[in-house]
Amino acid sequence: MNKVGVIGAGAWGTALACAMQRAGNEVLLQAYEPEVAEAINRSHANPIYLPNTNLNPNIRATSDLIDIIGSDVILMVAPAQHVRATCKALRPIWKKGTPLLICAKGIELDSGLIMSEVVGEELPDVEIGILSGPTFAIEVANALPSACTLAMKEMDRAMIMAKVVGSSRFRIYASDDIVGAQIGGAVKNVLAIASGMASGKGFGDNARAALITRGISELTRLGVAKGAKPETLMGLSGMGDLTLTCNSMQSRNFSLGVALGHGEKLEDILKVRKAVTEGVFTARSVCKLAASLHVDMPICKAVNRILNEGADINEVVDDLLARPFREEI
Ligand SMILES: NC(=O)C1=CN([C@@H]2O[C@H](COP(=O)(O)OP(=O)(O)OC[C@H]3O[C@@H](n4cnc5c(N)ncnc54)[C@H](O)[C@@H]3O)[C@@H](O)[C@H]2O)C=CC1
Ligand SMILES: O=C(CO)COP(=O)(O)O
Repeated sequence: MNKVGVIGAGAWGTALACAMQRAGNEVLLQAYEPEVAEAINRSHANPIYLPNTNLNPNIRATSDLIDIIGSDVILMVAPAQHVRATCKALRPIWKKGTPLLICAKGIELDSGLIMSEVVGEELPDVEIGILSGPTFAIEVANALPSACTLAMKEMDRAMIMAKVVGSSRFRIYASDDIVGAQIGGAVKNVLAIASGMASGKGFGDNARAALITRGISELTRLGVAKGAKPETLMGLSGMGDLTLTCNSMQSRNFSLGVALGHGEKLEDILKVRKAVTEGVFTARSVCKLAASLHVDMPICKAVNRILNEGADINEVVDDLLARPFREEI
């Protein structure tokens, strides 16, 4: 039995704790809010972030990061914009040789760095893995069948780690492309907002299919420029997650887009949400990253104009549709 530490007891950290426990591991879940840790230990539930789900009593929680140290493997499931601060707090207590699997999906604001780069700056020499795929938390928590990519620099290490975290209901496909495994998960959140807006505006199924397909093109251009393998972007962490998120009201990013398409204001939507909507942040940072790599990402740019530059949805859509025709590939 391995000891698995999970940092971040939001919906996804809690669901991953369930999956790790089912895979036969001893699990300790670290919650940022002490009351979340208390609820998990007292009532075996996380009513704030994953309501209506009973947790196995063997899943224990803490709010103290130091308790996680000593785990055989640690999963980083804080939201992307909090990963740097969390790593800074871990640095003085980190136990050398512990692999860290990054499960957050996003690109850092300001720096435009992907999560492995952020972690690499704050915890130099740490062995990094990326766990990413089409996985809504509630379905994983309820043991519905899911699959995702686990990428590490060395394929044999990814295979070893897959045996630690995987199970029949949480199937792992190993990869050695840590860049590729991050780009899909980060960019699909922005594209899901676009897809939600199209739905909210009543643009129909054709428009959504076009957005998803041109979205994968955008995401692939960025990934390849950043050093990813194109086939990773066609896999679970890329096309798989994009398809899931762009088609479901379970997605916080898609549903935010729908609300915007209905004419709601961004600040009003965010005011009543406790859950993180990563695409709101990544819309800005992905444009910065794309500009630095000279990659054209018209859909992400359009989302960023609406979210962060106060542009009107109708005008942005007209601009997108009026672009000159081009070759498909
Ligand atoms: N929910 C899902 O279905 C999935 C989420 N993810 C990714 O997992 C990451 C975490 O998302 P969720 O667990 O869904 O979050 P959530 O929206 O359920 O909860 C918010 C999380 O943010 C934490 N938080 C708030 N302020 C913080 C701070 N200052 N420092 C550190 N943590 C703070 C809270 O403790 C909580 O864990 C995101 O990057 C998300 O894209 C990935 C796959 C599936
Ligand atoms: O990443 C996810 C599913 O794979 C969750 O998507 P949302 O954050 O949009 O809910």
